[in-house]
Amino acid sequence: MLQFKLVLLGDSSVGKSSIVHRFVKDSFDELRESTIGAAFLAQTIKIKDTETQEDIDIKFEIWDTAGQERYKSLAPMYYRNANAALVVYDLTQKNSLSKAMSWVDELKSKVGDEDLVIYLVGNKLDLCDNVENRGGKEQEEEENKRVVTTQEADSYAKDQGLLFAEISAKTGQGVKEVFQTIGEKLYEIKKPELLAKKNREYGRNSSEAVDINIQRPNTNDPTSCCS
Ligand SMILES: Nc1nc2c(ncn2[C@@H]2O[C@H](COP(=O)(O)OP(=O)(O)OP(=O)(O)O)[C@@H](O)[C@H]2O)c(=O)[nH]1
Repeated sequence: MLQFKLVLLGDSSVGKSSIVHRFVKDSFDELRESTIGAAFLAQTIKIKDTETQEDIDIKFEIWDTAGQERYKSLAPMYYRNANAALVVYDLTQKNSLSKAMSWVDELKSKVGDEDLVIYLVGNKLDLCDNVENRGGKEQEEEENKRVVTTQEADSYAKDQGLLFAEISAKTGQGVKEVFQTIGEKLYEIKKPELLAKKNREYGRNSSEAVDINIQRPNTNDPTSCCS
């Protein structure tokens, strides 16, 4: 089992806790209370090694931080040593994207982007113009609350080298896929290190085996095969 530390960052009310609860408990609460400090949850998923088709268990240790400004100074405690960060904004709140961008800047300057997988996530897709969750066109025009375009966030993410997705914690659309992609990405990054470790262990074990063979020949021992 591989373990990875994951942190969620983003403005208050963008839906960080709702995303985590959808992922871990497959539930949604319209009246979720704002997080105080931070919350911790864990969840294990399976991914496949694309070469060997072997199932790999990945355990995520998830730190859901509080988005309210008064808790901002606590964030470094949670993103330090993180393997991945979900930087969340609300597709219906323009300011939340600027806030997400400033989290990305902070992560890049404090953690370094080669050590961290950063996923930019636009939440509340159910309130937007995605046809999958819509009935007729009239309803779509009436209820579309989107203020951040896909193109705007996507080109920012590409520019910054971030993964990017639009999801809904309410309907669950895209949520599992985000965590699955993070798991696959982290495994891909970790795999050379795991292989090197395996090889080192194999080398150690095989040299022990060689040592034993070298000591074994004993000309006085009639059971010795190799004298
Ligand atoms: N329509 C809709 N509402 C959502 C979605 N995700 C979250 N919400 C609602 O948005 C509000 C805030 O959600 P939270 O998950 O508490 O947001 P948060 O980012 O954890 O907020 P803080 O704890 O203050 O940082 C709640 O009323 C949720 O029910 C979504 O995908 N669609």
